[in-house]
Amino acid sequence: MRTRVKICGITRIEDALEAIAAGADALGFVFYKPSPRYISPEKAGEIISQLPPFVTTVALFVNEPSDDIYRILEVSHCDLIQFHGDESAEFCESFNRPWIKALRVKDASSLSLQMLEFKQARALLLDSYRPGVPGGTGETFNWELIPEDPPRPLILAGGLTPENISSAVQQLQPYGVDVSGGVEAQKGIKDPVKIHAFIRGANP
Ligand SMILES: O=C(O)c1ccccc1N[C@@H]1O[C@H](COP(=O)(O)O)[C@@H](O)[C@H]1O
Repeated sequence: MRTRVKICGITRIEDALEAIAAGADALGFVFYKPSPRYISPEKAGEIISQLPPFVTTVALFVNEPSDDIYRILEVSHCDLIQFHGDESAEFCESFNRPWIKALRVKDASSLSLQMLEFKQARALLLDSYRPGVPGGTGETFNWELIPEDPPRPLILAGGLTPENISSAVQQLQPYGVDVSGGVEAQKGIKDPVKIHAFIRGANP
């Protein structure tokens, strides 16, 4: 099966259109103000209104209050939610929208427990753990900690680049992959050459 690709941290229409032209399945918008890739819901909505159909748009939140999540979804019109903080399964399920949950991988036993907690997620996104940083670290984690039989489809993230993506998908065969820093020219600005190389590498 083809590996689905999400390009995260979109802040400009030209980057969104380049990712789609290269074959991206999903685009991520970071609604977490401390991130250098933060985008306002209004600007995300403006970008999303110009996109062709059949591309999934993903709203990324980190411990955002529910009232703000409702408002941001209404303004931006994102299709799917990515919870990237310490949200509970009950909280994630309460928005009546499809959602994925990011799990930051520390060790095998805590990962297995977390996986069982989020059974209603459409997919589980595995990211690197760095204390005090919720995501977008640009660091890989120990892929040997990933269990062979996960309860939900897996999206691999954390430090993926055009250089390591082929070996990652060949080794792990995830449902999907997610990248932010690995396809940037600078924080929040994507590099078209890296985007194309990454997407080619995801389905060698
Ligand atoms: O991109 C960010 O700035 C970000 C901030 C807070 C939480 C998550 C964030 N990004 C997500 O982190 C992973 C890995 O990113 P990278 O490829 O290592 O840069 C990915 O899922 C991003 O969507």
